Formats: sequence, structure tokens, C-alpha cells
Amino acid sequence: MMSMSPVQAGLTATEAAAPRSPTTGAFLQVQGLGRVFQPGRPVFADVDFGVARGEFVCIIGHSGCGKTTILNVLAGLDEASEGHVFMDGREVRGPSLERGVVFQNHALMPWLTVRRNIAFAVESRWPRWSRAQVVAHVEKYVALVGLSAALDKKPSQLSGGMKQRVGIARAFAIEPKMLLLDEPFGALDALTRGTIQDELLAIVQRSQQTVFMITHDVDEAILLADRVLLMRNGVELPDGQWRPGGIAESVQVALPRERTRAGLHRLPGYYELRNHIVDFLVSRAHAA
Ligand SMILES: Nc1ncnc2c1ncn2[C@@H]1O[C@H](COP(=O)(O)OP(=O)(O)OP(=O)(O)O)[C@@H](O)[C@H]1O
Repeated sequence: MMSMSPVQAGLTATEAAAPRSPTTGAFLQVQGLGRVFQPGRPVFADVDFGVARGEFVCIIGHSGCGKTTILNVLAGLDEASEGHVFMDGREVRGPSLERGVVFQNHALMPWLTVRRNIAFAVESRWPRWSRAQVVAHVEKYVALVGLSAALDKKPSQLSGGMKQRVGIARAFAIEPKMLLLDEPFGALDALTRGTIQDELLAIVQRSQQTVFMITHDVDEAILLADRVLLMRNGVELPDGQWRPGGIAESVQVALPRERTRAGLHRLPGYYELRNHIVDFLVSRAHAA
């Protein structure tokens, strides 16, 4: 159980921090994760994976397979029914400013300006900072997402894309060890989505940020990720037994890191990779 300490679980701290293969040495280690909402029908079980420091991992799968549930457990916002999550050698036991989370719907405080929304997070992260330090830090991250002109506007005065940018700036501004993104561009139109994908790609490449991101968009995953986890849904087998969902495959994106949206389809290996992922989603993600 997530709530059980290593000592309660009968493990020493060293044993608890020592992962089983295949995640040995990874910055984020997910071991034997399972989540049950409906007894006898776990959403997923035995989920094991690792994310290396500086790696960008996308998870893709059909609605309901449990992606958001996994992300919430990684964020410390939900408890797994089974298994453990370790980040940087320590078990995740609750929310922390070491992890920056961005949801599909920005979750900004509507009564605060862009500046105050981000400053609120920065002040929580570094409570001893002077006002001038906070101001400089906030302005730096708002500039990074191209929103300096909107610093003193409230969320209601911004477009959907701008609000999502503020959410991303806020997550980056706390300089988390890991960024957790739940379909951050899902609610945006294609044009805005493309622009923000490019911005995210540039910021992540510069900062070497470790990222775990949920997406439904195969091209988005190929553009951004070093690796894509393919998640299958839980399914009732012909004999009536329930097989929980889980990670079916981990697919390396073996394309040059210098990718652009416009040039993606010209990269050797792109179509094979895309077809492989689409084929999984069409024929294998729900298969009994
Ligand atoms: N708090 C909850 N109580 C009961 N069932 C839940 C709860 N949260 C999630 N579920 C169920 O768990 C399953 C997985 O949900 P989850 O949101 O993780 O899926 P998802 O893969 O992220 O889906 P989507 O792509 O649609 O966001 C769904 O069947 C959902 O109904």
C-alpha cells in the first residue's frame, strides 16, 4: 500500500529504495502499481516502469485505461491499492513541490492575476525569498512562455491557450524535479496546440526537465517523447475472468532529438513508429 511505510512493510529503508528490475537506477521508479475502484475489477495491476533523469516519457492509451489515475499516484494526489512509486530514491507519499503538475484545465485561481497565480506557487516553494526575488523569478518564467504582456491580467481576460501557458509557466517556475502533464493541450485548437508544443519542447530541451505526460495524440507523443508507454485497457476474458489494464509496451522514439512539427514526417523511421502505435491503439489496446 502507498500509505505503508517501508518499516511497516517489513523493509529497511535501503531495501525499500532498492527497486526491482527493470527499473533499476531510474529517477522515477514505479513498482507493482495497482488501483482498484470496483472490487474484483482492478483498473490496472502490476504496472512497472522507470523514467530516467531528463527523460521525456509519454503514456498513450484509450479512455478509461487508467492514465490519469497513474499520474495522480505519481503526483501524490491519489493512493495506489498496491505497489510503490519512488522519485529520486524516496517514496512518493503525498503532493510535493518537487513535482509540478499541469492538468487539461489549467486550474488557475480566477481572482488572482497571472503574476499572483505564479507568485503564489513560487512563495510556497521558497518562503524566505524577498519580494524582489519572487518578482524576478515570476517574470522570467512568464517571459519564457511569451506572456509578459499579460502579467497583470486575470485568467478571465485570457484565451484558453494563454491560460494553459500560465499553468505551464507556474509548473516550471517551482523548478520541480519532475513535471507531470495530464493532456495539457487537450482543450486547445490545433494552431495554439502546435505553438505551445513547440514552446514546451524548447523549454524542456533547455532545462533537461524530466517529464511524464499523458496524451491521446500520437504525433504529439512522437514529437515530444524519448519513449512512449502504450497502455492497454482492462478487459473481461472469454472465460469471464477480468484482466486488469497495464503497460503493454515501452516504445523508444529513436528519432533525432532535433524534431519539429513540420519536419516530423520526413524523419526516417517516423511512419513505422506512428503505424506501430496506431496499430496498438486500433487492434491491441482492448484485445482480450
Ligand atoms: N475516484 C474514482 N472512483 C471510481 N472510479 C474511478 C475513480 N477515478 C477513476 N475511476 C475509474 O477508473 C478508470 C480509469 O480512469 P482514468 O481517469 O485514470 O482513465 P484515463 O485513462 O485517464 O481516461 P481518459 O483518457 O478518458 O482521461 C475509469 O474506468 C474511471 O471510471
